[in-house]
Amino acid sequence: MSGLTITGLRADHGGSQVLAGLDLTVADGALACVLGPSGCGKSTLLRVIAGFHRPSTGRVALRDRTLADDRTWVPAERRRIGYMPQDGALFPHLSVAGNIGFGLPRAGRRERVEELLELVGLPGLGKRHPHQLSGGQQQRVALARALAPAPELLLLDEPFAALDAVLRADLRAEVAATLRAAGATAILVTHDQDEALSFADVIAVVRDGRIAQAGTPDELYHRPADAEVARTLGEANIVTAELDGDSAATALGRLPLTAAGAGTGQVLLRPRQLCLDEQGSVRARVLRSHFRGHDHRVELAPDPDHGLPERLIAYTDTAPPEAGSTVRLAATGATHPMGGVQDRVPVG
Ligand SMILES: Nc1ncnc2c1ncn2[C@@H]1O[C@H](COP(=O)(O)OP(=O)(O)OP(=O)(O)O)[C@@H](O)[C@H]1O
Repeated sequence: MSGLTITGLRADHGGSQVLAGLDLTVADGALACVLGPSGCGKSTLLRVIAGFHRPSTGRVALRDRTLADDRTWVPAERRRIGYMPQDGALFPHLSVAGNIGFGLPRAGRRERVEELLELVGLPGLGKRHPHQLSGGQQQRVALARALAPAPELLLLDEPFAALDAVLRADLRAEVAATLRAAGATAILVTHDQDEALSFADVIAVVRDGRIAQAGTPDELYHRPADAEVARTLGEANIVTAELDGDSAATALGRLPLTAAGAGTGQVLLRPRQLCLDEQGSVRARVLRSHFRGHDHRVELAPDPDHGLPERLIAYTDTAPPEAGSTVRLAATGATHPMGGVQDRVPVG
């Protein structure tokens, strides 16, 4: 069943168009991530869904209810949509329980608050005030408050942006588990690709006010529609290849294709697919590398006669030779043909 359906959505701010005919479907119970560069319209999209910003045209429907179209505008408070802003925005003068129970009917309120404190992993902290909690705990209270009225859809606008990397990863995993336990449909806005890849059932990449591609994290990472989507999800080497049905001949070797292709085209090689190999067909100079704990990120300049990009990125398990050394490179795994290539370097 379709939880949220958006069709032909256009929205503007002060006369300039931000959303330009956007279509998006999020299945009931799914966790979706909206990903895109700063200013592409992610928050505007959430605000339209929440009912805080009126679109110029298009339709927004939640299950079988139309929330907005040319004739309909359901006000925010009647949408049954929860909204969790970046900073959590807790009421400082209310206790944790007061924050979570705010606006709930008196009957059953205390039980519901207890249930939510349990769900977000803060049992027994109902009497504290927000200033007596850590940043991560405050975000969990904000999540409990957003879930309290059992919304049909929960919108999270960069809810982890203010937290440090470790806390962020932990809380992201907890929130995903909490949302699944609550059976909630949720949309998370982020410009953090790791967040999108680890959190989402479905990722929608926004570009020029529309969805450039939507799909599972695996689809978008390994089978992006074009070079720009590929780069939105992580570092990418885009190389020229001769496509021959189910395989591609590249300067780095012949590789199986994830989708059939023919003629001269461009294919995707993620940095983990490049390896330093004495038998490799490409000579390259190490430009620089750095150790990242789990691997080394290596920038390489291949010999110009291979027709490869000026710079390739490889992630290797073993340390590469020092900058300036010459190595040989090979590629492994399957490669994906890039359709309708518009190889723009992402902004921001
Ligand atoms: N209230 C407003 N008035 C005028 N212009 C606005 C307003 N809010 C947003 N904009 C503009 O609309 C565009 C989209 O903004 P939006 O906040 O939706 O982008 P975003 O993708 O969420 O960005 P970020 O990742 O930086 O939060 C931007 O160009 C922004 O300057």
